[in-house]
Amino acid sequence: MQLTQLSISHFRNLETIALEPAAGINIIGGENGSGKTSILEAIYSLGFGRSFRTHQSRQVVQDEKDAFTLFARVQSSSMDRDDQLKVGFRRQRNGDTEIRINGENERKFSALARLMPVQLITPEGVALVTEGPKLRRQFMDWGLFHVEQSYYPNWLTFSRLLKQRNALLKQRVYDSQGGAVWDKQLAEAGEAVTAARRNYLNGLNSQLNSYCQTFLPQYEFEFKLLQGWFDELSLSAALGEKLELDKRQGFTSVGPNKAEWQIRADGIDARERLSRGQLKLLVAALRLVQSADYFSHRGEPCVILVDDLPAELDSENQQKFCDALVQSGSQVFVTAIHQEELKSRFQSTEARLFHVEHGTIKND
Ligand SMILES: Nc1ncnc2c1ncn2[C@@H]1O[C@H](COP(=O)(O)OP(=O)(O)OP(=O)(O)O)[C@@H](O)[C@H]1O
Repeated sequence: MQLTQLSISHFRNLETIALEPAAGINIIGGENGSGKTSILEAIYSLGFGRSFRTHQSRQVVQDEKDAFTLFARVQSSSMDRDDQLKVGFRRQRNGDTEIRINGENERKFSALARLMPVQLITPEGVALVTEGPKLRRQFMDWGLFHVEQSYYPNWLTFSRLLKQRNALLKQRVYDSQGGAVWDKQLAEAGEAVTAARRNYLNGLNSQLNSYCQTFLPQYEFEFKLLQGWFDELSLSAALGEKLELDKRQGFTSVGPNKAEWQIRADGIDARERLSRGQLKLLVAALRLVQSADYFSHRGEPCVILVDDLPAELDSENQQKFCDALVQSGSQVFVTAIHQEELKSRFQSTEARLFHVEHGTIKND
């Protein structure tokens, strides 16, 4: 998937900009506060329906404006050259959103997300490994949403039944409202979600080591799913075993909702073992591995967004990372204060430069 045209209006400090990105590397340069990251944030929002910096729409809508608008033309390898999808959405300060795909209104964001597989690599992205399990669940769910057709319906069923169960537990009416009747379906959907997650991580495991051979050759990595309940039990049995506890606590304490994964470097939790710069390389490798997996399933690459590439990476690793971006075959958007310096790292590839000044853009 590739963006051939992008228009952004009233998004952060970006008044109205339009750009025609290259199919390969796009370097977005400019001073601090010029609006570079805001461009990445806009592209990310097309793929995720939200910003990666805030959950509050009013922070993203430009000051003194009512709404922002994002629009893109998208080319997919399965389409003719002249045949492009037109996608976009408009969001008001209060969060009200109108989604458009090829001139038609669309109700669900998932329809747009499916057309816009976007990966983000930022210095803060290291939280994927260092922070709580939610981000790691989202990592698996993103990958499966895009590569495994049956996953999303199972995930939706599980999430809906879990919400319902938690409401019954919280209101202390689990028994009187027949909560147990729904547990069977909850367990079935939860087992399906978990089987898909295990399969997915197993598939990524070998690719992870081959990527890490480039970035962190000194370690052997292992990716492990912690499914969210005791491995020896079925989910149904685990729910039964914890039912009294769940009733007392007022929420469900076991299941895929508690799942996460761990990365071990030479048998030790990577968080304990790797330096900050190495963790950053690991997370970049994870994003590239996920992109490569998407490519192998879908026959075309994701869009990759990279904010502040040089931060904390030494010169050799910056070069390795740039080479890996080129090899990914993806359309890449990378921000830099010194864009000529970064351009020299993509020597063998033609990189398109965009220069941002006070929320406006010009092609160099
Ligand atoms: N809702 C808003 N309306 C108008 N301006 C905003 C809004 N939100 C943020 N800004 C401003 O937008 C500017 C652009 O921020 P952005 O993070 O995109 O800059 P950047 O070029 O990536 O900078 P840096 O190199 O420092 O990371 C900032 O000066 C910020 O104060």
